[in-house]
Amino acid sequence: MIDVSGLRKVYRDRGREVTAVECVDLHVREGEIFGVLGQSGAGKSTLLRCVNLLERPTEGTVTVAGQELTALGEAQLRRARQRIGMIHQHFALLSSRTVAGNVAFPLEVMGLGKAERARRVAELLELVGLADKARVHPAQLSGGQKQRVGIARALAGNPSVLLSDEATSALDPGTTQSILALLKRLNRELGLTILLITHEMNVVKTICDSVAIMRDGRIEESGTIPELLARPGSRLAAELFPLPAPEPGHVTITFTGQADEPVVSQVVRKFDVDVNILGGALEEVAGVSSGRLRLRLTGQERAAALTYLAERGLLVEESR
Ligand SMILES: Nc1ncnc2c1ncn2[C@@H]1O[C@H](COP(=O)(O)OP(=O)(O)OP(=O)(O)O)[C@@H](O)[C@H]1O
Repeated sequence: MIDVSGLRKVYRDRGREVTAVECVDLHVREGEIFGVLGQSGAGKSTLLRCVNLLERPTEGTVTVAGQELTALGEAQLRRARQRIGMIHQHFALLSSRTVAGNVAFPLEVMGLGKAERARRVAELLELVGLADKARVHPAQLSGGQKQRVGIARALAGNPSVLLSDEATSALDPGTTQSILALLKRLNRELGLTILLITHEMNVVKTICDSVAIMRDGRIEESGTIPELLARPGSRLAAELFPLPAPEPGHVTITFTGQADEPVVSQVVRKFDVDVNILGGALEEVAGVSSGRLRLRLTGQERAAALTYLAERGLLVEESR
């Protein structure tokens, strides 16, 4: 649904060059929620703004819903952007307009008549749970309600893709969860593909199907969450389940979905080994119980026990 290939963006700032994004390839499948995770300055906003060409890439191509945006002129691009919604960290609402007026704004730009606009605005406000706030101004709303208006406005043009620029970063934890639940519902009910950027692991583990980790303008690793958790040395796994630095001989096992199996007691019963649990973490990630355990495993049948764990589908990593 979104294909970014060989993306590079260099800003020229008072004679100085800043490379914000380099060598980025991204493939977001139709109907998935894809998160780009990274610290401040990693290049996430630049990447997102290159996807709808609010920033023109220095190099590379961007294709959304089969249309290569980087090949379009300004007029065609304006039309293509109507099919790509965007929501922002600080909501970007017009303070002089009511909630209904904010949602109607893109519909006016598209040239919809008054009656059709009113019908569509009512439908959109219903969708985001704000039907009773149509006539109030943004200043009278909570942060979560403001973001709901932003979401309704972003959906006005019936987009197939929604871009989210740190949409929950200005919200408290409870409101964050309710906005994430709304995004997940829209993803499921409307088949909306969502590309979001965030610095919060909580956002990734609550709603993302896939993730790319970005650092210094580059993507360090990307894939579906189960794929990344099953990959040796995964940074996502280490950040989701932080464990103390391992010592030589320590074993780290990562599981995705096998949390119900009593693997440690099985290993002790089946093999001549002793197991010390040195640390561990368990979380619901993308709807699946996942986690990591750090173990010290000693005894005659250590190697066979490790093979057994790997055969049960666990990722087994030994520190040297
Ligand atoms: N318009 C601009 N002109 C010059 N440099 C810029 C511009 N926009 C971003 N940069 C630089 O590009 C790099 C990446 O910035 P970007 O905002 O994309 O990162 P980010 O991961 O979104 O961080 P944040 O969450 O803090 O916005 C930074 O070094 C930043 O200073």
